Amino acid sequence: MNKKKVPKATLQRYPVYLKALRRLKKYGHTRVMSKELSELVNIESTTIRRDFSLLGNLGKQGYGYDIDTLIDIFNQQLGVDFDEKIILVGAGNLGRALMKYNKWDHVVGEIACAFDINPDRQGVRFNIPVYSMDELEEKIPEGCRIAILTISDNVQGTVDQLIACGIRGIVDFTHKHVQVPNNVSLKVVDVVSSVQELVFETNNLDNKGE
Ligand SMILES: NC(=O)c1ccc[n+]([C@@H]2O[C@H](COP(=O)([O-])OP(=O)(O)OC[C@H]3O[C@@H](n4cnc5c(N)ncnc54)[C@H](O)[C@@H]3O)[C@@H](O)[C@H]2O)c1
Repeated sequence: MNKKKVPKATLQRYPVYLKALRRLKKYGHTRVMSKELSELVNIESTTIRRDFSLLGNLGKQGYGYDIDTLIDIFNQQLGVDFDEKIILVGAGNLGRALMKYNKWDHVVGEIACAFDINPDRQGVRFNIPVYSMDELEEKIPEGCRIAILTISDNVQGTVDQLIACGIRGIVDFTHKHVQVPNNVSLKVVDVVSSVQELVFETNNLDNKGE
């Protein structure tokens, strides 16, 4: 299906619909009425029906909407792949907190498996298999592009290893400076710098109030 021209306000509701639909699918639902969806997303059912009617004749009286069909359409409309198979490297304190959270499946994908050098950290944690780093090449999911890095040692060596296994995007929590080639993206997440920035910003706000 081609992308349709839809109003901006409608477009902004698509991710909200998609998230709810994916959740419904996950819990075994195959169809949904606009009224049920309305309760889930807190949007009027008349608005939902109008939004959906822009995408074609999708609903059936008394049956509602087919969830798989809607998910396909919204995925196409948004042009995003919500099924990323993400890997996590370093199943320590931070890594395990992220594995426990793992709610990305309604939005971008999910942590499919993790890796750690420490045998004590391997096994299944929060329903996610944690493998040894020696198994990286063998266990990395097919087509996996994104890795979350929560390790404490040999960061550059591990990044190089991940890239050699096809990783193209890294969310880096380690506080180390690492080099990546041009065809790999690195997003650094650093709570400490964020706090520092906030301290600076709040100081400025305080000064403005004087
Ligand atoms: N970005 C932030 O805001 C932020 C906040 C806290 C911690 N950190 C950083 O996150 C990292 C993890 O912190 P933590 O508290 O979870 O540490 P942790 O020691 O609890 O966990 C690190 C885990 O990584 C494993 N590991 C170490 N080197 C590895 C490698 N080369 N390959 C595979 N596994 C490896 C260890 O066995 C361990 O299980 C550290 O680098 C820490 O400095 C960042």
